[in-house]
Amino acid sequence: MSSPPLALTAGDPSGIGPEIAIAAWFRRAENAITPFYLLSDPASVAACARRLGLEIPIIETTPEKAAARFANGLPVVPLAARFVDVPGLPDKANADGIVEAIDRAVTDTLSGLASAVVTCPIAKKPLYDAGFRFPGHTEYLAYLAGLKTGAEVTPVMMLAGPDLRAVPVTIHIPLAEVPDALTTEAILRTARITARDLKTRFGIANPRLAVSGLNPHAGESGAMGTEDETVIRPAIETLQNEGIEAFGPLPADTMFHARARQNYDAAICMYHDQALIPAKALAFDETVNVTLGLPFIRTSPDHGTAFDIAGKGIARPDSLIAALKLARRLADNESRSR
Ligand SMILES: NC(=O)C1=CN([C@@H]2O[C@H](COP(=O)(O)OP(=O)(O)OC[C@H]3O[C@@H](n4cnc5c(N)ncnc54)[C@H](O)[C@@H]3O)[C@@H](O)[C@H]2O)C=CC1
Ligand SMILES: NCC(=O)COP(=O)(O)O
Repeated sequence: MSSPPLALTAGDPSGIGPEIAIAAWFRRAENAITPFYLLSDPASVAACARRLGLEIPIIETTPEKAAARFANGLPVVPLAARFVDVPGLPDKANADGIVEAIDRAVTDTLSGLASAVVTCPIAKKPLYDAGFRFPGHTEYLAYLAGLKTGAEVTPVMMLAGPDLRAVPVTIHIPLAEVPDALTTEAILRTARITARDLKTRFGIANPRLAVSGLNPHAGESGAMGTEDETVIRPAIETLQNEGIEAFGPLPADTMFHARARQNYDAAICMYHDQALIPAKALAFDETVNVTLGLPFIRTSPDHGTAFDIAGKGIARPDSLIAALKLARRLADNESRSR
């Protein structure tokens, strides 16, 4: 029996989400993309295609029927909300629909109607203006997972590219708050979830984790900061005692070059930009944002809403295509490992 389709959320309709979703559908055969359906306002998807001069059949459907219709058109599962979509101009009036798409993708995936959640990018600020109280998808998906399963869920962000997997321990917080938020326990939680999901979802039997320092030169033996020795090293020792192949703390400036990357399967980094800068610098078009630690698979392109180019027909769908393909692979691996 074939697997259920992937549930793709609308993201911010004023960004490049709709056009990269359409482009991914057009390139489905050459990229061996398995069926997905877009949770959106069908009129807004059709308007996006018209603006770009693209002839695409938009098929309003249900998650149950989406896979069978995928060959003939882009399956769109309609939201209750309607979008106001002016390319490049985010509108907080769209917040309800943006969030509804995420909620429904999670519900569909947890109930088995979809294999995984793939999200198009959201801009955080218009959602905050509308009252959304989560820093981003990552934290909101963990909240939804907790609500729906009753379990405590710690989400872990991983940027997974062809040559680097990078995981920030602290995620969407101001840089000034990083040292206080960085605890031995937080590093342990993140590294344990990463090691587990690398095994069960990525199929890596003995994952090797390179752990970065926080300070220049990993603190230079305490002369340039103490967290590397007092917070990070104890976490690495505990991980090693648990049988996890972790090493560090490594100076962050020398752990991402090509030879260094041969030594590990994932880099555990201390803050958002320490992880995301090397990931996006190495492979902006192919890297995928994956949320580990959830009771379902979630992937996303590594980029944002790109309001500066929305509606111009120049947005590259590569990262979304990589996200759709990785979601399929991770979902298949996970069902095999059960
Ligand atoms: N997964 C998500 O929902 C993410 C959302 N964001 C949000 O996106 C908004 C904009 O963030 P920015 O920092 O400007 O990052 P961005 O990734 O949207 O754009 C950065 C630059 O890359 C270009 N770019 C991005 N994606 C592209 C693509 N597919 N093809 C061609 N060029 C592309 C843009 O035109 C822009 O010049 C923010 O509100 C941020 O919160 C950012 C990252 C991920
Ligand atoms: N910089 C990554 C990003 O903002 C994506 O976050 P999320 O919305 O996937 O949590």
